Amino acid sequence: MPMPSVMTAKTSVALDIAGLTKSYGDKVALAGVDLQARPGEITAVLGPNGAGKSTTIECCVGLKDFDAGSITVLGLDPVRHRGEVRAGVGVMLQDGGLPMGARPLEVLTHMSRMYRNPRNVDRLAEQLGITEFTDRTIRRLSGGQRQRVALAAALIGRPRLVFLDEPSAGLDPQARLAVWELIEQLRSSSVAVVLTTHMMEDAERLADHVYIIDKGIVVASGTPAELTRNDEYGTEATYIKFASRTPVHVGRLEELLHDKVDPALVVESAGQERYQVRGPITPELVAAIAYWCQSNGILLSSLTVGRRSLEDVFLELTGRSLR
Ligand SMILES: Nc1ncnc2c1ncn2[C@@H]1O[C@H](COP(=O)(O)OP(=O)(O)OP(=O)(O)O)[C@@H](O)[C@H]1O
Repeated sequence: MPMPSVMTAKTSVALDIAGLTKSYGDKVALAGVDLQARPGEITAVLGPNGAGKSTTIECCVGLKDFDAGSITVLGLDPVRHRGEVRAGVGVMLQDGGLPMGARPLEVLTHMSRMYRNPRNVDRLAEQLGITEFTDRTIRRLSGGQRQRVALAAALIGRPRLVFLDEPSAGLDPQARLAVWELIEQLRSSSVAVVLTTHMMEDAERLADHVYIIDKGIVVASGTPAELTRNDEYGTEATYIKFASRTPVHVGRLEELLHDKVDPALVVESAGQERYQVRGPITPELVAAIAYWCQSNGILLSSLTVGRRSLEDVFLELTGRSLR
């Protein structure tokens, strides 16, 4: 029987998950997840806490068994071809799994020896700012510093597919930028990057494909542009967000707006004096809201006009905020 080989660059799908289900006792964590990731693309998996993101990744890298469905990694079955798959896949999990008593460069050098064509340890350490704390053991590093070492460890073997579970969580802005630059470089060199994140703006700006998972199923997927497009209103501004010092009578404002635009929906963030008007936004509508507030003695503290963001879509779909 011919030896299986890790996919060639021409293979269009690096990761193919179909109908993945998994329960922990009575608790259904994954209820039929379908997800694909391609080389040269950043695939972001978004979802509220407990949605099933980490479980999905852990099943893909063989750390967890699953109940039903299929996973193909680099064209191979990750259970039957564990060795081949491991050589081509990099993983950074939330709890790191780094040896606490070792120093960062020792860990990376040790790991690099396991691969045929590893990255240069010093260069990678430099790129992620690890050289600033090489004298300390992993135990003595801050959360963000450990995070960077874990990312370097995931990338040291030049994987074709990387799984990064919240790679930018807990990082200061400078480190976050460095991490995203590195992730973009991976994309440029045809690596398939699968990452989870709670940073919606990062995902919207940098991901090629987004999956939103809630309660163990994919509730939406597409490019950020596809997900944030508002077919009903076109791509022009689709909302006005405003905040006021005193509460607004939503019903009365809606009555006023219905004369101007149809449909106009006024949404209130519970108890926060923050409102959102959805619909095709025109200069006349902005002026009408400001004028109505003035007439009712309501002082606006902010008013912005924009297109809906990935975070707005996320909220609409899951009814929850990521932060
Ligand atoms: N070992 C376990 N035993 C029992 N339940 C578990 C276990 N691991 C995860 N779960 C449950 O499975 C569900 C999915 O968890 P998972 O960690 O995959 O979510 P997540 O989307 O990664 O969340 P987060 O954003 O908080 O990291 C949650 O309800 C969680 O409580």
